[in-house]
Amino acid sequence: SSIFDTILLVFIVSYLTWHFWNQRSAWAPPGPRGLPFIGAITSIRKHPEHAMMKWNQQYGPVCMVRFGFKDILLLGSYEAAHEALVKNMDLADRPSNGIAVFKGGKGILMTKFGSYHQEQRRFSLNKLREYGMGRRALEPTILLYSNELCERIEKFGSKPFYIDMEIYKAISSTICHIVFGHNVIEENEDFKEIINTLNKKSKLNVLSGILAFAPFLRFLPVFSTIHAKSVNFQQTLHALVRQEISEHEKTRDPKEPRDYIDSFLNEMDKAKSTMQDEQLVAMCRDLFMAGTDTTSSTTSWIILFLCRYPEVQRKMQEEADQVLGSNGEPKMALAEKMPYTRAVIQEINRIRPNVPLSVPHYSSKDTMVMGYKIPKDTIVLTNIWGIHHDEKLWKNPYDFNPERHLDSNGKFIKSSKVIQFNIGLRSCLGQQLANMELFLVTVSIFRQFSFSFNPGDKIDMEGESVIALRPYSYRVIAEKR
Ligand code: HEM
Repeated sequence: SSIFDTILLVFIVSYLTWHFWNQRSAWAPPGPRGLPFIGAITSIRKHPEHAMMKWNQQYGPVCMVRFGFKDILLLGSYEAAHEALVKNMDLADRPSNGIAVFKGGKGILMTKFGSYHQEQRRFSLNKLREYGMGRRALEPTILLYSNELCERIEKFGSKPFYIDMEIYKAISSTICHIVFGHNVIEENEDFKEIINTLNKKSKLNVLSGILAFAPFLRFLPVFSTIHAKSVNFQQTLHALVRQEISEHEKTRDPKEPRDYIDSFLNEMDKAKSTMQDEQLVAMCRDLFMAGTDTTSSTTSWIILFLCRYPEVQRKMQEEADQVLGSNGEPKMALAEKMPYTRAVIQEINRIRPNVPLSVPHYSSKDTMVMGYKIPKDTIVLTNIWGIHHDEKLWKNPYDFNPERHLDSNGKFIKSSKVIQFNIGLRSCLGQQLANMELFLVTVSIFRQFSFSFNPGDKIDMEGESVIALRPYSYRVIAEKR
């Protein structure tokens, strides 16, 4: 009978655990709970955004998934994202320690929402504008680095080469130019190493992606190693940034700020309370990190898809030839005349959004979204991937079809439903810069070269999902036009 008692006890305990695990209040959003203690985490494989989209399809656009001991809110339709992020201020916060590289509370990307964040955001946006975004003064800098990129591409002749590293260099050089005033990537071996680390594809990447939106998992064995590596990376990057700042302090003229760091130091002279040393280090880190992988990966996606769809590539090149002539330089002012190119870029942003689950948000108080109660301290993910593949918004969403963004007269239709930068108070700070880079780099390289895959190479069109969704390294052959 003692065996019988034990079996009965195990049964009762399991039942009660299961019962309490699955309890939720009447107003809570529906969603999968998964297994006791670990939640639905085992459903996450190579592409978290695919699993999340399925949940949104099954449970609805406002869906609560349990991960470990915590619930994560998934916003799976444009309406849900709009209501939660544009109309509601209570979900503009960030979870603490979400991504270890950004830990410490300073900077902008992962800072708590409030007056501090808004002051930093306003200042950075102004400075980015001053160094180019709004006034187009950045155009020559982007073109400088895309011309260098073209020179490097030309050197490969007709040999196949991995293009992603070349793109990475060109894009990171631009953001470095704005922040540090010069191209630290080429001039400093340690910075070069940082770029190599960031661009490296590794099997642990998927796990580090999971850690980003479920930070509490960092206490588990494998995750704790990844977390520690990430903290180390932060320390290395901070040390390099500090070196740059101290060089600026020695050489600057307050009347002639040369770059973002000089402007920030000027602001510190005015003794503004939030403009402090450590904040400057963290801001440089955030701008560098946020401005590198995102835009490089999107550019790599453009090249990958245009190799797969050569007829789209040809059409885009014809448009560039027509508008620029045989040797004119690309200019933002010409974008209006290049609807097909803009449609291609918008379609890539739709079909391969670079941050498919956005950067996690956090509820700062109890709030409501579409009639559901969202408790304080809930992690919130915007399912950008799901919205971009929503059949209610897009016909055949898995088809690559730039023409869907053109009207019957061939005019470009800017879509408010392509939200690769997310929407609302925390939406991407660098979107104007990113849009300029994508347009100018794309036009520069495709005007000069036709790209194709290396014959016989196996090509993966799905890529890997870290926090960013990026293509695996692939080889191309660039034929000078
Ligand atoms: C194609 C390129 C890019 C994509 C797809 C992208 C996407 C995103 C996304 C999805 C977010 C999170 C928004 C949210 O949480 O609601 C974000 C935030 C941010 N991005 Fe970008 N980004 C890109 C390029 C850049 C560039 C070039 C910069 C550099 C200046 C940058 C700087 C930032 C910053 C500072 C934030 C944090 C904003 C905040 O928390 O207030 N991004 N980006």
